[in-house]
Amino acid sequence: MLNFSDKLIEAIKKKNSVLIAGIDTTVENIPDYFIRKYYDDEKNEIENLKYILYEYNRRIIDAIEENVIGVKFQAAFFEQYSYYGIEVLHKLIQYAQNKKLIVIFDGKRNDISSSAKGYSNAYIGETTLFDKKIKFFDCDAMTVNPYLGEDGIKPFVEDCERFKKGLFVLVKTSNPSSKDFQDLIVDSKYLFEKVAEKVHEWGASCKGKHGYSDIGAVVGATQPQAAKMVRSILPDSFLLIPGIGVQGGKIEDLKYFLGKNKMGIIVNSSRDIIYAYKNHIHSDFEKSSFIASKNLKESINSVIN
Ligand SMILES: O=c1ccn([C@@H]2O[C@H](COP(=O)(O)O)[C@@H](O)[C@H]2O)c(=O)[nH]1
Repeated sequence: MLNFSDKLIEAIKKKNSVLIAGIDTTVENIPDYFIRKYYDDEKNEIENLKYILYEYNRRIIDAIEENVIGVKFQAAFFEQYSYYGIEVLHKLIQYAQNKKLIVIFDGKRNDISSSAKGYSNAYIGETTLFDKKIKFFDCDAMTVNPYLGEDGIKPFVEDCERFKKGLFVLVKTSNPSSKDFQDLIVDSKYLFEKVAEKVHEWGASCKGKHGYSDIGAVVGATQPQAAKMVRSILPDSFLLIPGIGVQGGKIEDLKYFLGKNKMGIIVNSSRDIIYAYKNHIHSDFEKSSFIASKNLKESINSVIN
């Protein structure tokens, strides 16, 4: 079985893309014509939610699959619909896996080690159920929050080693308030640099054949200066980069995020892809998302290749 970092590198080479589509759909942003077509008055709201949320995202995945290496599912957008949303998430994860797309669960999880282990079991590891071990979500990678420190991260790292999975630790996030804590000075360094140093340490034991670690970092596209600093600490970790487009991150700045051999980045775009129809690219939402993802892939490639 391939390490996560090798799986990423092979997918990037095969598709000539570093693009990840963020599946962050809310029902109120699904085009009216789609809702009108599929809303069934004979069924209740929950049944309609489950069908429409699944079907819209499934079609987006079909439309964009040739332009992206994977999909990132943001937990919040499914959890807001309670367990009905989680059921849709589970089905969509399986759908993306069947298409051989890389699946990232973006839940930014963490807790004390016993609870962190539960999260890890669910999304990248396995859960013991009576005399069986079950891989419930079996994603390729997940995002974690480092705030609880090393013992809260270790259960995830151990599962990455055991199951060849990947982790993206929040290092410097894309939002304006990321400076509130991440830019605090600790021992003459930014706190985010200290976190990056830890990511380097945690990732040393899980490297793939290309020399990249399976333990990566989230660095927002809005943070090119921080990216340069993170890169000097983490030359051979993958960076998951959200924040291009709507949040103001610039594609031209992605060159500052590149690692060894001009590799080591994956770039997420959510709203610009899933709601591309709003930009009137095409009257059909699937074609709009296809065109938006193709354009994004090509613009990113023109900067990083
Ligand atoms: O620093 C971070 C970490 C995670 N995110 C997530 O990425 C997407 C971005 O969505 P866009 O619509 O492309 O802005 C979203 O799921 C965030 O929760 C982030 O933006 N920044």
